[in-house]
Parts: sequence; C-alpha cells; structure tokens
Amino acid sequence: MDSNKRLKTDIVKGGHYAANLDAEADETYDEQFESLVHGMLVRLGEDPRREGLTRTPLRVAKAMDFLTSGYGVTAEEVVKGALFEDDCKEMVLVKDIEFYSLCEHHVLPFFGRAHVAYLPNGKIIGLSKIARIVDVFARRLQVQERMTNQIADALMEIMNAHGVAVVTEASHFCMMMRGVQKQNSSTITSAMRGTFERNASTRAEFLDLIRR
Ligand SMILES: Nc1nc2c(ncn2[C@@H]2O[C@H](COP(=O)(O)OP(=O)(O)OP(=O)(O)O)[C@@H](O)[C@H]2O)c(=O)[nH]1
Ligand SMILES: [Zn+2]
Repeated sequence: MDSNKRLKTDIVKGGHYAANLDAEADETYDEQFESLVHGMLVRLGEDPRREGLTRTPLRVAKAMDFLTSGYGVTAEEVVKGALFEDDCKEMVLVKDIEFYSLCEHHVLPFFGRAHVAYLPNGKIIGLSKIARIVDVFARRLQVQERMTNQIADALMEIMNAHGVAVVTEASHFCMMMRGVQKQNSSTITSAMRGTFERNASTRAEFLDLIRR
C-alpha cells in the first residue's frame, strides 16, 4: 500500500512523519490491521465507537508500523554511502545510543542504551549511521541478545572492520508491568567480534570507556 511505503521511507530518514499522516487522519491507513485492533478493543470489553477510541485502530496501526519499521530496511540501506577512506587505526566508540524495541514474547517494550565500537580497517563510517543501524534492529520484534548480535554482525560486514563490540543495557516492560514485576532489574548483553573477541586488553579498553 502506498501510504505504508511513504511511512516507512519517512521513518528511515528519521523524518517527522506524524505531520504527513495526520493530514490523512480520516482515511483508512491499513484496513486489515485496524480491523484486528477493533476486535481487540471489543475483546477488552471496550466500545470502539466511543469518542476516545474511534481513531484508536488507525493510531495503533501507524504506531506499530513505526515500531517495527526495521523490517522495511537493511543496515546497508541506512548507511548508504557514508563510508569514508581513512587510515585511523584506533577504536571508534559511540556510546549511550538510546533504543526502543519490542520483546517478541509479549510484544511489550524493552528499551535502554547501546554502546557500539569498531576498529577501522581502512575506512570509517558516518557516526549517525551507527545509531541508525541500532534502530534498524531495535525496531522489530526482538530478544535483546539477538538484537545485540545483529548490530555487531551488520557493522562488521559493512565495514570489514578489524573488530566490533556492542553492549546493550535494557529494561523490559514484560518483567516490570506484568509477570515477575521487577522494577529495578536491568539486562546487559554483549557481542564481541574480531579483535574484541580475541584480545582481552582491547576488550578491557572498550569496557572501561563505556563505564566512564
Ligand atoms: N532471553 C530473553 N528473554 C526475554 C527477552 N524479553 C523477554 N524475555 C523472556 O521471555 C520469557 C518468556 O517465558 P514464558 O514462560 O514463555 O512466558 P511467560 O509465562 O509470560 O513468562 P513470565 O514473564 O515469567 O511470566 C520470559 O522469561 C521473559 O522474561 C529477551 O530479550 N531475552
Ligand atoms: Zn517479553
């Protein structure tokens, strides 16, 4: 559907898609999705015709499209051409990249920060592209471990880097709002590739930098 494509394109560009879509608020966005949300509202005992809920199926369809927009794009596509030849040999680290994802078990948010480092091998990458790669994999139904690994593998492949290190720290709503109901736990997962995997002092330098 055209509106779907436009939404995904705007999201990929980090654009303010909401303004665009609000102009179309009275139109159907995704009939099938909206009908599922309508059914869910009925199942919850709600009246989908009451004022506050009439546009809710439309809003949920749009929100879910945004939150899963990572399916519509690859890491290579968001990097585009932002790779630059450079003989820098030292570690490049972008830390505290906030992300929001959805756990695949309960479709509830998990969110936190990602720290991503690489050891260049003849080229460097536009720094914002590292954050965009994080979003490509966060905006899907995920488990934190897989998301962390996917970010590391994508960067390793795109850059042919000597090494990549990714650490993510997250809180999971499915452990907070429901289930075990633990409000203060956080989960840390890591993925070490190349030199970061082989060399303890390189790994230690990375871990020290992200702790500061
Ligand atoms: N490893 C991993 N587990 C996750 C992640 N997100 C949610 N989970 C867990 O997925 C598990 C699903 O377990 P189930 O026993 O099938 O589901 P459940 O009955 O809803 O489990 P509870 O959350 O313990 O109530 C839970 O232990 C969640 O905490 C994640 O990113 N990584
Ligand atoms: Zn969950």
